[in-house]
Order: sequence, then C-alpha cells, then structure tokens
Amino acid sequence: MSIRDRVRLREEKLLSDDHYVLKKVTFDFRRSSGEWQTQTRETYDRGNAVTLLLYHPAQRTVILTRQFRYPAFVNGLDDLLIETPAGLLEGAAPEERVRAEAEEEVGYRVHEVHKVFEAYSSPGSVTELVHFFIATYDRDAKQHEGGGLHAEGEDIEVLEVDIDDALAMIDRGEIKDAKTIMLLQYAALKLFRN
Ligand SMILES: Nc1nc2c(ncn2[C@@H]2O[C@H](COP(=O)(O)OP(=O)(O)O[C@H]3O[C@H](CO)[C@@H](O)[C@H](O)[C@@H]3O)[C@@H](O)[C@H]2O)c(=O)[nH]1
Ligand SMILES: [Mg+2]
Repeated sequence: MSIRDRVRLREEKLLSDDHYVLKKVTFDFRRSSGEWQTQTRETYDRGNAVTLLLYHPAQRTVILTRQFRYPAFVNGLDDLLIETPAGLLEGAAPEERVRAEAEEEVGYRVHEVHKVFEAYSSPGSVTELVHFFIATYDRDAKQHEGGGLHAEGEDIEVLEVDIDDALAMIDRGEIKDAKTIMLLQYAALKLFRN
C-alpha cells in the first residue's frame, strides 16, 4: 500500500493567494491501526528552493551572506541573519537557479555545482523542498560585490569566513539558520577533513 492509498482529500480551501499560496486542507488519513481519521492542515506553498555552500579547500574558507529577515526579526532576532546563498526556484531548474543565486547574492560565477542532498525545510506546514549544493570558488570566480536585487528589497552583505570560525559561530548561536548549519556540518564532515 502506498501512502496515496491512505490519504483521501475531502476539502481544499484557499486562504490566501498573494505572494505565495496558503491553503487549508481537510483529508482522511488511514492510521497505522487501519482506522480512518479526519485531519485539517494548513499548508504554505512558496515552491521549492536551492541553497549553496561555496568553499575554498586550500584556504579553508566559505562564503556566507548576512541579510534582514522579517520573520526571524519578528520572532526574536534583533540582528541580520547569516545564511548560505539561497533562493526560490520560480520555475527554473535547480542547477540553473543555484548558479544565478551565487552570482546575484554573492557575486561569484560558479562552474561545477554538485548536489549533496535535498530536504523539506519545515514539513509540518510548509511544502518547500530545498536542494542543497556545494561548489568550490577562488579569487578568479569573483565577478562583483554581490548584494542581491535592489528592486526585490535585497541588501545582502557577503562574508568570507574560515570554516572553523563558522563552526564556532554555530556553537555560540551566531549562526541560526537551519540550511546554513546543515551545509556547514556537511563541510566539516566531508569537505574539510584533515
Ligand atoms: N513582495 C514580496 N516579496 C517577498 C515576499 N516574500 C519574499 N519576498 C522577496 O522575494 C525574494 C525571494 O528571494 P530568493 O533569494 O529567491 O529567496 P529567499 O527568500 O532567499 O529563500 C531562501 O531562503 C529562505 C529563508 O531561509 C528559505 O526559506 C528558502 O528555502 C530559500 O533558501 C526576496 O527578495 C524577498 O524579499 C512577500 O511576501 N512579498
Ligand atoms: Mg535569497
């Protein structure tokens, strides 16, 4: 039995269709005991996304961004948020989108990107699946200062950080973005092992 056979959609109500889409869905789910149970869930659909760790193996550095994130601010963060470059797919293929974000947000032209995993960012309420990439960079790959798209309100600071400093920033609570922590831990496990 596939999971499809355990889900029967009863009602789908559009709550908001503005920049992104919020729906309220009522469905029956067949529990592991065989009993059918009605559930209601709100799902927020912003599409899928990409994120990228740019790393310099010899220098032992990574490229990160700092930017204002209203949802984090309103939930207690009185600071800019440190993140890996990232963006929504908006219809593009993940490889294509990740190259574009690297150039727009941090000013690097990347050639080979390597997908390392994908993950649902907040599966209880948000539909988003994030594609995680890594790529090496060097000084020659730098095209401009980065910063993002002014017209979209982006005002992105670019940081070049030693990998050990970045890991210490997680320990001190200075990096608290989930995708960023995942990629830095991946780097510690697989990219910068001595
Ligand atoms: N007008 C308007 N603009 C919005 C809204 N929400 C986001 N934007 C703008 O839409 C653009 C989206 O930028 P991207 O670079 O494509 O996406 P992102 O927000 O960086 O997404 C990444 O980070 C998120 C936070 O960690 C992740 O959730 C997401 O998966 C991805 O990794 C940004 O300029 C943002 O300000 C909105 O409700 N209204
Ligand atoms: Mg972005």
